Amino acid sequence: MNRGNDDDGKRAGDAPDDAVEAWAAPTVAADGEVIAYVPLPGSKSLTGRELILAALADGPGTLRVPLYSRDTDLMVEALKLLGTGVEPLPGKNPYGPDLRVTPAAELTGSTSIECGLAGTVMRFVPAVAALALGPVAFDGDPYARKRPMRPVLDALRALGADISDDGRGALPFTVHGAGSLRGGRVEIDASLSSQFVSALLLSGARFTEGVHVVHTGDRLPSVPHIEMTLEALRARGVQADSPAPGEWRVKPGPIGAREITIEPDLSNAAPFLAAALAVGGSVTIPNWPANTTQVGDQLRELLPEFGADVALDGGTLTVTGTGELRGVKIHMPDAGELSPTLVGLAALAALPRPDGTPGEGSEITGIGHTRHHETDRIAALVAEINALGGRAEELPDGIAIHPAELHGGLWHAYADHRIATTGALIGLVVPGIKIDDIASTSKTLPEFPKLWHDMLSRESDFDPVATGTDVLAEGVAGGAHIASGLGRIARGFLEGI
Ligand SMILES: O=C(O)C1=C[C@@H](OP(=O)(O)O)[C@@H](O)[C@H](O)C1
Ligand SMILES: C=C(OP(=O)(O)O)C(=O)O
Repeated sequence: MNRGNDDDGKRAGDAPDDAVEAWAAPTVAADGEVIAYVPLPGSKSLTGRELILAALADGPGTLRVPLYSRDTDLMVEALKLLGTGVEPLPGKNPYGPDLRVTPAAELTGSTSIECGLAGTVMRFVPAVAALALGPVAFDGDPYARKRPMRPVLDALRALGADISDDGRGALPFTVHGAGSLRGGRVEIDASLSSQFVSALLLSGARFTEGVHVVHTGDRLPSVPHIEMTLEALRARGVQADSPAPGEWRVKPGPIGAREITIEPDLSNAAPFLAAALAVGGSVTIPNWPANTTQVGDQLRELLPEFGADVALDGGTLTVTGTGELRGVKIHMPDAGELSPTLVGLAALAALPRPDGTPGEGSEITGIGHTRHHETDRIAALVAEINALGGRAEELPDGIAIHPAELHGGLWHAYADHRIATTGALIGLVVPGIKIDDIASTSKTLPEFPKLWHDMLSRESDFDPVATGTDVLAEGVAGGAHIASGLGRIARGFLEGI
């Protein structure tokens, strides 16, 4: 099996295992628990969309509490290279400044865009480049060249774009922007990624005829992310709808300039909330939106399957667990992004109980498309769990986990932030796990190692009253502002820090 990210089967950027400076995952002792308050930075998916819409808008706009991460930095850089102004605003956000985005009078090409490993950059920006004048070359990390692009490139061609590539239907390619794009009706097979559809919709209002996208495949993953795209467009006054399942329309017209506050990243909440289940105790996340299109909101239904108690009270989400996990049978095509964390919980549910009785098996299915994420997530998770002594099995569209004991060892991240955080989650319970590339979490949450340690730290410097007052004084509703007081109330006996 190919467990790596490079052509030769080695992991991207990998060195021999013994030469890697690995991150020792902290472990909580069997009689310990976690009690923590974890304010999280903004959503990757919302920040990426709002940057694009702000760049295509009819005037300057503002993004409050945007995410700062590798993916969103690459998005900012891409849009700047096309002529967009993106400037930091003064303020006191803990994770980085608000942004003022000034659309280009005319988008300009004759540039090269670096996509890293970001699906949102490689799928969403080519349509923007088609509206620019001049060639725009796209490339990315070695593994990014394996992520599917053909459906979106062919759809853009059908809508009038001139795109040259080497015939593989992947990075690298060049969009020869003509300053405008005809648009109209287009058929696309988006069974490998919802991002193909979002890519066409996000820029669609700026196509001369708008866009009418018809999905032709037999399945469609990550549907809530398409709903997020439609909502973001409608919030800017664009007429965007879904006239039938698998069909979406965006009318041509102006994209309104707005001041948008980015919600915290609810998918990045997953490993933190899961920690309460893994070791017992409770984890609280502030600024949980009452209404959201983020798929991470499904954690409120998914975590109770493993035995969690979940309470959403006045915008604060608390997950409480006992440390004893149930096995699950979950089919989750909408929320593949959450599946690595849930597979990690399933591996913990499969551990023998303290009284020596076997743990419970699990099946997580509907996630075949995650083979096309930052790595083949099904292959990677199965390989890493089995390397620790587990009994995980690849299914055509998911993973089965059978009862087994786990031992410590080196956990490979495959340059995938969510595989890295899954290793950290398992490491809370299984001593001696090291993650080879914890820096891969910078893709969407550069603060992960610090927030993880803070979650487990004994002291508390969180003063909710003072922090809340700061937020109100700044007049900011929601977002990660409240993170100025990192809550760290942990009981129990921490090992490995
Ligand atoms: O549009 C987006 O922001 C995303 C869509 C989903 O992609 P897929 O449809 O490829 O799963 C999701 O998994 C990814 O993390 C972000
Ligand atoms: C699939 C993911 O990322 P991308 O946007 O690169 O597809 C993810 O963050 O889980």
